[in-house]
Amino acid sequence: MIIGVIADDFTGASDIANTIAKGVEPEGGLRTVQYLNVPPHPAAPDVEAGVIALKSRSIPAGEAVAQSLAALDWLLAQGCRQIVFKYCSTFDSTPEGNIGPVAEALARRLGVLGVVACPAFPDAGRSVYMGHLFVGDRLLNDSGMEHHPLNPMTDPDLRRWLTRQSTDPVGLVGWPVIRQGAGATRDALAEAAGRGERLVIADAISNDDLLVLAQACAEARLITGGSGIARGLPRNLIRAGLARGGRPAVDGVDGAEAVLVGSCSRATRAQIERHRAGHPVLAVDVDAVMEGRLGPADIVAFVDAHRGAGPLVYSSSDPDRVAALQETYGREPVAHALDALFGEAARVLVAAGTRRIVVGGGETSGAVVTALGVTSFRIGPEIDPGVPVLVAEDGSGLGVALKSGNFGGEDFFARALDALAGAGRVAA
Ligand SMILES: Nc1ncnc2c1ncn2[C@@H]1O[C@H](COP(=O)(O)OP(=O)(O)O)[C@@H](O)[C@H]1O
Ligand SMILES: O=C(O)[C@@H](O)C(=O)COP(=O)(O)O
Repeated sequence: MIIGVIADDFTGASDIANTIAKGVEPEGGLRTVQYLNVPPHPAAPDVEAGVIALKSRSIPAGEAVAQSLAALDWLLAQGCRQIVFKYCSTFDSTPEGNIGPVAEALARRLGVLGVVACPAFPDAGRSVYMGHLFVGDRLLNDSGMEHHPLNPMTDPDLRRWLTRQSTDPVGLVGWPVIRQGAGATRDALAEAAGRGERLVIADAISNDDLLVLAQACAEARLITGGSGIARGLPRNLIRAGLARGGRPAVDGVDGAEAVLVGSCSRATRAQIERHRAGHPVLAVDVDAVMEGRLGPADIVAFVDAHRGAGPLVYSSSDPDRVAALQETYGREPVAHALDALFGEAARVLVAAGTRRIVVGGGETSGAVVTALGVTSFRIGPEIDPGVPVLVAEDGSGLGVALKSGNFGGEDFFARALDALAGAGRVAA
């Protein structure tokens, strides 16, 4: 294994695994495997990139640091020369963490300063200019992310936000430097390191900027960011003769299907409405869940009754309703109850033969895949930017798509079910 990634949630992990497996033309990408948590065994010898999916985005900072350092130890033991810490392209975090604490802990363990922090993902509309994060043409705090159920993003100034989470000073390499190319960017990062800046926000407004950053970081032991930061990393390794390059293929999956959605993002709510127009859809009554009147068996019964028609079950609500539910029951208890509900429903469905599962939401995906007990996935074709088909490595014939709340076109859910069914016939 040459390159190792520590991802702070499961959708984020499949996003960056997709980026690394695809790479950029003409070189292509790396042989990539996504692991769910730190594997208890060594990686297969042919794996070039290993992505460890943690569920560390919204847990106490100390626990996130401990899990990330354990992941680092495993990746270093597999021979990784470069480590990427992957977080969300909308920089999902709170004033306490977890991006700053984890990134600083990894940097200290590796003994490095001047570490890039860049969540930009232009293909999904996320760009960073002068240290400020935009989603499309809106600043982050005006993009809908200010209503996120777990980590409302209320400040678009990444340097200021990351400083609140960090102990060392945070630097900035702005776009005027990035546009001068990899040499100038490398020099600016070295200067930042000289000033004692451990983490350095780096601008990127286009895929070309991300390639410049990747080139500037070719020798860096640690890089942090969204999946975009990994665009140019396979090319560095392939050009250096350290990896072979090319495109992966996956085996097909087929069988009964279910779509489970816990994301409350604007994009996901529009995707649910689109799905409702042509497919059976069940809205989970969250009060009933909290009062113990609705459980996994109800979800399973609905999915079973609509097998073959693309059934979707969702708990998602608009920001006012989410706020009211959190007020009544508490933020964590609601999230925990819903994550557990979807996890257990998925476990029962798969045990009874469901083979295609599409999940909406990062935390929700973590809960579902953990409940399924799958330990690793191969990366298949891209469904939409940042969302690939994943096929379980254990030969169980299980295919999943883990959609970040904010990702995907309006007809994502139906297309994802089709893509899973066709996975074996499409080269990634
Ligand atoms: N109606 C709701 N009210 C409050 N919280 C909810 C509701 N529906 C889902 N949630 C919780 O909100 C969180 C959404 O996060 P996540 O699944 O990561 O979605 P996203 O990808 O949009 O961030 C989950 O923990 C989920 O259980
Ligand atoms: O970087 C991104 O936007 C995604 O890869 C990601 O991390 C998504 O997280 P969720 O929105 O919580 O699914």
